[in-house]
Amino acid sequence: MLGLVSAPSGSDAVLVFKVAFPIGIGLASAVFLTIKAATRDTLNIDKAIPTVSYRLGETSHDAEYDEDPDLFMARCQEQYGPVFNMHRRNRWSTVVSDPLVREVFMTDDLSFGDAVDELTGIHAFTSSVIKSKKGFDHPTIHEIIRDIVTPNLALFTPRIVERMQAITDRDLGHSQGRNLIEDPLVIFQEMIASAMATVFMGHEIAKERKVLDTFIDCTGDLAGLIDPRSRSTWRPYFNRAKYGIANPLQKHIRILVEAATPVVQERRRQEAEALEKGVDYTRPLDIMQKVLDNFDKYGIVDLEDVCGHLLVLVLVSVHTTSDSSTYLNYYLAAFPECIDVLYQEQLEVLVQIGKEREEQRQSKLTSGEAGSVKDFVGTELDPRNDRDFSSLAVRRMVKMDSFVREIMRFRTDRANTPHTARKDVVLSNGMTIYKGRMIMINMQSTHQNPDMQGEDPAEFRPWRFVGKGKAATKVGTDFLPFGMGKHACPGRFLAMQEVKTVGALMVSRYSKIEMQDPSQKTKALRSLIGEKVPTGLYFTSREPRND
Ligand code: HEM
Repeated sequence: MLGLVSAPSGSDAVLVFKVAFPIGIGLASAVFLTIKAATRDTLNIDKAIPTVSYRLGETSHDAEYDEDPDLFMARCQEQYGPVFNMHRRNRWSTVVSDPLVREVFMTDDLSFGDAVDELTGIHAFTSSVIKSKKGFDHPTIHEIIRDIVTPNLALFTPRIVERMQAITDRDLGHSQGRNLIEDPLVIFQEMIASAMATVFMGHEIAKERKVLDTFIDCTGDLAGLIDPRSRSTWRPYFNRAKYGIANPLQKHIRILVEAATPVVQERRRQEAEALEKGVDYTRPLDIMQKVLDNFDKYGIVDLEDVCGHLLVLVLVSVHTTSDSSTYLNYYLAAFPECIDVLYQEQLEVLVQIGKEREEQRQSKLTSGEAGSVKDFVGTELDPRNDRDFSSLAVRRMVKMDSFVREIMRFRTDRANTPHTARKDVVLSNGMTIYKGRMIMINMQSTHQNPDMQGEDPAEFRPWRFVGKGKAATKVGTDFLPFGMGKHACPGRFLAMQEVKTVGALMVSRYSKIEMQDPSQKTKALRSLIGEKVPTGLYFTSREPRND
């Protein structure tokens, strides 16, 4: 035994080889990766694509871009045309502007998922939780959202609202005077994670603190992984090693499986019992149940795999939606006159819906379908729900919708939504994007384009889209925060429903929202997704309560 452990495996030369070989491989890999990183941006470029000149003494476009992204992008487009090469955040990319933007989204061989993976290593992160190693952009994830989440939004809304209200009251408060929240993102993250958890896994599992913590911790990890300010060339390699080898997300999967197992067993027991008795089994309404019911369709192998898919849904949904919900509050603080307008709209919508529901009740009473008002309790027409933020109510808040769409139009990074070429792609202007090249979309060319956006595109105009038939979920070349085409974000309906509900809740609870440090206003309004919130917020309640 001892001999086996300590047996010399050969001469010194062999020993040296055993130690040196892995180091050699490591060094060779490092050299290879360094060369790859250094050359990736300069090879594979169509010489017909112009390269933007640097300002005197500068070695990248970072400073010029950061000073005034609109000015920089406008200068580039004017000087070089709609396609040009730019060097930002330690990497070269080809920027594509209007009118060629549409082609990028409509070409299968230009991939958003591949580009995000190249920048961050995100596929190792998501595939570390899914047994079949699907990335966040795998068709199955898209289908689950399209086929299960979106069609059931109206049914999910009451529980989303309940979670949001509970966390608002607990964490933002409704006391006399101004309540300072130094890091509102933490609260909105909890609010969104909690709402998403109940939609994805059902109330029973979602109310477990460790489940919620898992959702929040993973979201925090994801935020670190895709941090828009990171300039490190090594970030994707580091993340691939971390999530592909060390696999830190496995502990979160175990928590979800542990929480889900007894619930799923109990559901199975109830289903079997109902079958035995010949009565209908009312299936719980959550994504976990629907995925379990369709496991063959989605190629899912066991409960661990179901939890993996749900965790990926959490990852793609919580970070983005919490960020938008948080920044909505900074816009309410920056444009305080909007709060009352949005509150008035909300009151009118709720009064109108209350009237319509009363008419429906009266009609049922007159026809004899209902005997008395008491018969409506617990039904669709329960009078206690007349003033709820139902999905119908939120849909009718058209000013809130315009406000949210305008925030997304105004705030977006001007060079954004990367796509990597999987093959050589020839654009309609004859320029070639060679395989492996990364494209950035010139959002300035569409989001700040007066032909597409109307008057004053550089200004924030909260009611810009009222009556224009342009809902916050309507994608197109004039509105790209969710991408467009076949891969347009399938979660945008849920995301916008939640962000508008947060908005409705805020204007109903608070008469005033103010920035702790007003000098940070411009920075707050132009912060990128995932960027640290630059200052806190004061919330002043409409009706202070002491509970
Ligand atoms: C404000 C919130 C959100 C923003 C700004 C956002 C933005 C985006 C963008 C820009 C894309 C790429 C689109 C393209 O390639 O053309 C995308 C894709 C995706 N999003 Fe979202 N998203 C948000 C919320 C959500 C939510 C709530 C979910 C899930 C419920 C979700 C799930 C996905 C998935 C699965 C994809 C990949 C789609 C595919 O490649 O087929 N997103 N999102």
